[in-house]
Amino acid sequence: MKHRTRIKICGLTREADVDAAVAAGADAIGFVLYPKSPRHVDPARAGELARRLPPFVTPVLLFVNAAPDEVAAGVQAVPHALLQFHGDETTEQCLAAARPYLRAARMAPGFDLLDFAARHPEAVGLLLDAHIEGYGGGGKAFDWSLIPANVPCPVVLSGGLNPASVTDGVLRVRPWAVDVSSGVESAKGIKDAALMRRFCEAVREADSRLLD
Ligand SMILES: O=C(O)c1ccccc1NCC(=O)[C@H](O)[C@H](O)COP(=O)(O)O
Repeated sequence: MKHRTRIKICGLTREADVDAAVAAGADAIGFVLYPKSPRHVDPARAGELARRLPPFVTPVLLFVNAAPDEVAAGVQAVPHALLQFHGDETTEQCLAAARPYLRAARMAPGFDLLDFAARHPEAVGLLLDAHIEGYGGGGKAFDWSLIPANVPCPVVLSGGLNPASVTDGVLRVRPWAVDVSSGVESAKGIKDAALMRRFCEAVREADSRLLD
């Protein structure tokens, strides 16, 4: 059975970038509701941008150690969103919004991903990112050999991917999905349409090679 690797593009702030990401073939669009991020949008702005998405392209709301009322405000603005918890949230905190969610894991030598997965059994997927100061969106890759073979839920490969590296990432890790922010930007929060198109083409190139 052929696998179509899903593509999430994260950290969008502008209408034109949302439209270009959809045109490029993104399956999911991430909005960063973390006030310290240079890509931050507030819930109302995330709602405006998410309303541009056609059916079957999923809005994702990203939080870092947000208070319950902040998560609730995001969910109210984008009710059909998938949530992404990218900080130090416990399972109980992730479950409080009663919405499906991705849990980000900060990959580094010595990090026990299987133990982390066992502590987050309700996550619909684990997003594997590099461990960086500031939690995410740093454009830094991690050592993919740290990923165990038997992760018990869908893996979203993230961290420093770009059009030149993502084919290799898909072929080596075989994730359910890939996630990119910095690698398709001209500046933080400003996406480049040509880079998004090349990124999606590079994922499809990997998928076609997996058929061989
Ligand atoms: O984008 C941010 O500024 C950000 C801040 C804090 C936590 C997460 C953040 N972004 C997450 C992402 O955009 C991605 O899920 C992931 O970190 C990959 O980013 P990149 O390495 O830039 O491709």
